[in-house]
Amino acid sequence: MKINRPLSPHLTIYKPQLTSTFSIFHRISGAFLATMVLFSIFSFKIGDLSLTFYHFYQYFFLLTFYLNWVIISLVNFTLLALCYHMSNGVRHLLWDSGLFLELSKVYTSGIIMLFCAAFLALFNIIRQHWSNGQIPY
Ligand code: HEM
Repeated sequence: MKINRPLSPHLTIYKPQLTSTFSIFHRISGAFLATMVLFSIFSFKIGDLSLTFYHFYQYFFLLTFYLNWVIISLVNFTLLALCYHMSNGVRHLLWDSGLFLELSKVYTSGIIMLFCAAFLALFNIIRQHWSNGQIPY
C-alpha cells in the first residue's frame, strides 16, 4: 500500500556528532569482541570434538599455513577493537563515577580517549613487528 505522506525524520537527518559516533562504535566494538571471544573458544575446543575427524585438522592446517595473513589480520583488527573499547570503556566508568560529565569535558575526554586507543594500537603493532613476524600473544 502506497501512502502519500511525509515520513518522520530519522537518524539520517542529523549531523553526526563525536559523542554519538563514539557511542555507536563502542557498541559495534563490544559486539565484535564478543563474537571473537566465542570464535576463539570454538577454535580451541574444536580439537576436542574432532579427535577422530582428520578433515578438521587438515582444514586448520591449511588455514594457518596458507592463510596466515587472514589470522594475523583478524588478530590485529580484534586488538584495534579492544584498544578502542577498553579506552572508551574507562571513559564510561569515569562517567559512572560522576566525573567529566560536562559537555566540554565529554568532548575533551573523547579526544584523549582516541589518542590512548591509537597509542595502544600502535604499541601492539610495533610489538608485533619486533617479534619477527610471529604473533607475540
Ligand atoms: C573481550 C572483551 C570485551 C567484550 C566482549 C565486551 C563487550 C561489551 C558489550 C557487548 C558491551 C555492550 C555495548 C552496548 O550495548 O552498547 C560492552 C559495554 C561496556 N564495556 Fe565492554 N567488552 C569487553 C571489554 C571491555 C573492557 C576491557 C572494558 C574496560 C574498561 C570494557 C568496558 C565496558 C563498559 C564500561 C561498557 C558499558 C558502556 C555503557 O555504559 O554503555 N569492556 N562491552
